[in-house]
Amino acid sequence: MSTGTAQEQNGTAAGAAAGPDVVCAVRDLVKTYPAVRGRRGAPALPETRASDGVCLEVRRGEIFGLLGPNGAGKSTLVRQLTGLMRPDAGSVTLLGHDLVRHPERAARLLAYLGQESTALDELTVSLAAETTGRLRGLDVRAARAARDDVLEELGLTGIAGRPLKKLSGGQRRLACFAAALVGERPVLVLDEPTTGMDPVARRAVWSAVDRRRERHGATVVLVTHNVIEAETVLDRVAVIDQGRVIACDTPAGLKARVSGEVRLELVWRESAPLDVPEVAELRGLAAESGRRWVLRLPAEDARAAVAAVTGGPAFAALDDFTLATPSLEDVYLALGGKTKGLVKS
Ligand SMILES: Nc1ncnc2c1ncn2[C@@H]1O[C@H](COP(=O)(O)OP(=O)(O)OP(=O)(O)O)[C@@H](O)[C@H]1O
Repeated sequence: MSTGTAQEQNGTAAGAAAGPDVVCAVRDLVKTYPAVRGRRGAPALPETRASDGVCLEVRRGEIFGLLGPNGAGKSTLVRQLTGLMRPDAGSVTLLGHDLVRHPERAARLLAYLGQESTALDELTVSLAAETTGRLRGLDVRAARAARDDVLEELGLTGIAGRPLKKLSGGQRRLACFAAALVGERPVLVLDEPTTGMDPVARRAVWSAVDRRRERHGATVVLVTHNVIEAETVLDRVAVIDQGRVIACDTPAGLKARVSGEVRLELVWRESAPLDVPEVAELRGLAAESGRRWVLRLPAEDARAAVAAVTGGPAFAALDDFTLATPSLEDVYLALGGKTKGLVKS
């Protein structure tokens, strides 16, 4: 399947000036981690180009996603977007500021929720939120007022006095998210914010994000490898694979690229009955994972395949089957995504 031109893939015209509604413009970003040597000089980790010519434009007020499997280069990219890591080459412009030359300006412009919370772990939920507000220039009264509002909004008041290190993974994540919201910033950069959260906490996160978009026109950059979350909350999404942006569009626009296809999943009781000719024929089209086969087929072929496996001798070997319209995972695979590992829950 065609992946379009390089400019289309990046969702921007390379080299063009950023438009007035562009909050963050990334041009030709490159970052290579050097090889790491193990014992006796043997290479433990090869050299890795984690950002490989990334171009992006994030517009005012949108939730812009970076979607890709583990190791695709999402965190490396956001660390450069937030001034925490210097790129080897390329530019990052945030609200008109050159963050490669002036990384120290990032703290005034954005709130960053990274994957680790170690810096806050010793503090109580309350103090983590208040301290973040103070570090962002609020006086004591304003920081405490903002802290109380955010903890109430996210349902954390009841555990405000507990240290982060004594909370569950999901509670800790929510507390770190709360702290990131104190002392409003126009841009929120959230690296997998809902990891480990139950559905109630997830909803609280997305409601809080929506409120800030409505009230202040906040812009959100969200890292995720969860395709369901991506389809539900994102306005636009850059699909990242091996340090490159392989597509950038709305979730619906991306899914339209594979709209002629249907996803057929077959789960066999023990193993596939390869002595049935129709099953043997399907095998060449299937991505196999244990007893589970996944096939992306034109709708007509999918119907024929279902008829073949449910109507004949293969049926006795079949444990379950599902037919579904394509998800962003199918888009990722159709675009040539190499690594498995996107999550669907
Ligand atoms: N400090 C480092 N030194 C060497 N290689 C690194 C380092 N950090 C990341 N990498 C490598 O760079 C690549 C991109 O990693 P990165 O953490 O940016 O991916 P990711 O998409 O954020 O993954 P995840 O979803 O697991 O967080 C991976 O191959 C990773 O092993």
